[in-house]
Amino acid sequence: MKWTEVSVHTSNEAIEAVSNIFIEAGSGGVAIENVQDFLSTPDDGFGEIRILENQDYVSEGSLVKAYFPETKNLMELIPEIKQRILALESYGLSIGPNTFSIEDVQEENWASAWKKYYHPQQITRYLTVAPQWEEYEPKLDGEIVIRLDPGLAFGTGTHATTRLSLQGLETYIRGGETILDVGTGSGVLSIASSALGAGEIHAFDLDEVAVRSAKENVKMNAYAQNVSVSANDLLKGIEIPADIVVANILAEIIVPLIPDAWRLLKPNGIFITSGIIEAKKELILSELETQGFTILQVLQMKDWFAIVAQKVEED
Ligand SMILES: C[S@@+](CC[C@H](N)C(=O)[O-])C[C@H]1O[C@@H](n2cnc3c(N)ncnc32)[C@H](O)[C@@H]1O
Repeated sequence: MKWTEVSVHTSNEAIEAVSNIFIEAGSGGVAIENVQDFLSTPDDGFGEIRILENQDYVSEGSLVKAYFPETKNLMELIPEIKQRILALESYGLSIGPNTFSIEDVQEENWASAWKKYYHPQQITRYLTVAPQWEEYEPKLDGEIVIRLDPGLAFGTGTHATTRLSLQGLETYIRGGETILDVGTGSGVLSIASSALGAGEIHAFDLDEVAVRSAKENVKMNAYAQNVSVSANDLLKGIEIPADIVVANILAEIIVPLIPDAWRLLKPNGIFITSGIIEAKKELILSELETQGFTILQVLQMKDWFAIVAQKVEED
């Protein structure tokens, strides 16, 4: 099948927002080339942030490459996409050079090129992620292996924002909890929650590609059959009281999620949010506190932050 690749040179802070715009416009998949990540930590930039061939040199920022089936009428979509990217500046995001290029590609060139950089990795003390297609035996006492084939969904487990979420889950899961995973992507956080002993896990994503990927990945991990996956916009309309809500999503999306997380968390429940850049950290902290949350921890990895907050029970 023929696809059209639309590539935009953007700033690193706008990667996720630009990717979301492409996905909402009907892109079948998004890949990111970030030369800085490639040079410093070749194993660390996957998920939506996938490093492909290092052909196009980008001295600053990243190339976000979106793939559209030839059936899409791109000439109508492009002006709208450009307008939405320009509008990101009004949210305080820099959009870098914002230059576009468009070319035709064959599917096999992009859908699997990233796989050669994805190998088993120990992510936390107990959790290791391993691609479904590679043999791997646990090496440490208590090591749990999460088998994944993210396909076109975000979530190989290796991205800093996912690692921070996994650290949070490993710290707060004691066993038997009900967990809501908002923006599940490949399902990695839900599968990890199951592996760590949670009682029941409900995973949600707005994107049908992610819902399908998460369901496949849950099936692939025999211990994770207490994970249910469904399409949903954040926690709208959900009525499941939870011990932990975890969400690794862009800060702009975390803000409207906060009241629903508060509504659904049981007394003393824990809210783990990740995907936060430094410029948005204070905003999220203040929105959480205004809602009534007590901040327990602020975790950092590279340029990313995660916040752990608690719905402390009043005496
Ligand atoms: C950064 S990925 C995180 C994936 C995975 N949880 C991880 O930690 O690696 C964010 C996910 O949130 C989903 N998402 C974005 N907006 C959403 C919304 N309003 N409701 C539900 N999911 C959403 C995206 O489709 C994407 O799969």
